[in-house]
Amino acid sequence: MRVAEALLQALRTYGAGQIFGIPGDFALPFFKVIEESGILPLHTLSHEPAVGFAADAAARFRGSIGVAVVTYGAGAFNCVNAVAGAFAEKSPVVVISGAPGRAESRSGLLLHHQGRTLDTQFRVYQEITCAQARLDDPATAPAEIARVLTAAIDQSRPVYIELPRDMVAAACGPVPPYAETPADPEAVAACAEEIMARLQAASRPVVMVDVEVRRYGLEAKIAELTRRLGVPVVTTFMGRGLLSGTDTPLAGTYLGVAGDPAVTELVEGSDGLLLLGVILSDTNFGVNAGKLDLRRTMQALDRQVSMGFHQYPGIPLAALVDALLERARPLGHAHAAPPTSYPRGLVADGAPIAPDDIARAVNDLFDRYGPMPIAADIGDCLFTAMEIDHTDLTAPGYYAGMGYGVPAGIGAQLATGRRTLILVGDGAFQMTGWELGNCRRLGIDPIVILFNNRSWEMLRAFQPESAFNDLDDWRFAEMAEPLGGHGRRVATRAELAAALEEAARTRGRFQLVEAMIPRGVLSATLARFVSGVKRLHTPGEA
Ligand SMILES: Cc1ncc(Cc2csc(CCOP(=O)(O)OP(=O)(O)O)c2C)c(N)n1
Ligand SMILES: [Mg+2]
Repeated sequence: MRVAEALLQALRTYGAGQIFGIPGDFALPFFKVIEESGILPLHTLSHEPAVGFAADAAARFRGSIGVAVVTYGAGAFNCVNAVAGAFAEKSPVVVISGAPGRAESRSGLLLHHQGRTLDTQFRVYQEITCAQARLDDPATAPAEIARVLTAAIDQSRPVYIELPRDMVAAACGPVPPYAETPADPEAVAACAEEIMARLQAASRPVVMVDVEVRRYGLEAKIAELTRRLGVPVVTTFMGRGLLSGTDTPLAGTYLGVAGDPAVTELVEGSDGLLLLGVILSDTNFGVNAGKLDLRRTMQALDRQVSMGFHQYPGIPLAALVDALLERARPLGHAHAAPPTSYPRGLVADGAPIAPDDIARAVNDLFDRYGPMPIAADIGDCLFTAMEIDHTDLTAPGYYAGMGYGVPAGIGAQLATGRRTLILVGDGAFQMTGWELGNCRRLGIDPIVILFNNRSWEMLRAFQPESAFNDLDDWRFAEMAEPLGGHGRRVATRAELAAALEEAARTRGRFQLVEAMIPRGVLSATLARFVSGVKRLHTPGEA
């Protein structure tokens, strides 16, 4: 077997479903094997940030590794921001970069695409991945591939593999299969016993879930666990969309002062808060009203559990959840909060469109056609999504990098086969929206709602005096046809409802609904978030 085939076979057996990529001369031999072997389907896009975002979304929606293959230097450095976001949000993207072969590396010449030294790229990726390998020896390549792919799965973080172009056809053995890193059963049992004791002693226990729950495929088990315990469940901002496929009565999403007061009170009033797979980020907790003492919570993240002032290392979340399920009994005094209901029944009249009208229109659409998976960019479109019914959602809720939405929606539909709804602002669309031009060739037809307020509105909300937040009106809908899709520009709620209905009924081409929103008009959630941040971060105000 050649190194390239061994790598591709391993990617598939370790869980990858497809490859996203853009070739270059250092990667052409590997792309040739990808295409001719057919071991994994190859989807090329137009700019490497999108390759990274699409692989990230595929990983999140499939609950497994996503794969981005790029050329050395110009391609791999283009992908850095997407991989940094995947590292921050614990998305297991496998980045594979072509690289110079041994002879050319020793030519004494500076090679094209070489940033500084031939090791610069490897060192950059060491900062934003949890494991790395350079496959420059066929004898060690299988073990190195197994080591790195195992790290991606166990740590749910991106990894980096550098494949010199003269190694693609080198003969090597098969890659060893995935072997789970064992946990100490006694440590897991002791940890679960202590958590159960704390939950039983609490008068108001609550469970909060976030990204690791999806990354390790634990949603169904956690739904069962919380049902057995009879405790209310909330998601974090980043964890929005989790458990949507289960019948767990979610109490809602915790957004501190920016969210539903009943959910905020439930969380901040809890004396037994269990955080499962929760990233302690400012976007998840930055706007808490100051009553939440994270030191008093029980936190299971990154294969360790922290409670009070002590920790249990080496506790995989999956093992902990199984141990808790074995011990779960109804807690009795816990009170389950009523599930949140979301706004519906858009008044389809001549009024201008506000972001919350879009949430209402989407909820109405889901009632008629069933829920769709959502890929959202950062911007008010993501805050608006907090008012959309629970459904599978991927968004850069913590890393907050723009440009994610459209490529992620493309990756999501290719990874799941389900038509995806993409929510994106005009600023973010200017960055990567053009990837829609690949939909026809890729055979997908997402529905895109473009929040066009001709503005970097989130920035204006914090700094209204700055004119640089004004953007021009690019008339995006008119560009849809040449890109292979269908576009409609809408300015009233009636036009919005009609355009979404037409988009839902039209298959085979992407549908771009350009919703014109007056500058300065925010979703209620973003407005609360901005006022909350301002209040909490203004000296003397908190
Ligand atoms: C890659 C990157 N560069 C800059 C920024 C900083 C930023 C955060 S929000 C924002 C404005 C987004 O404008 P858009 O029109 O998309 O959405 P909306 O606010 O609803 O009008 C910017 C520029 C981030 N987060 N990522
Ligand atoms: Mg905007």
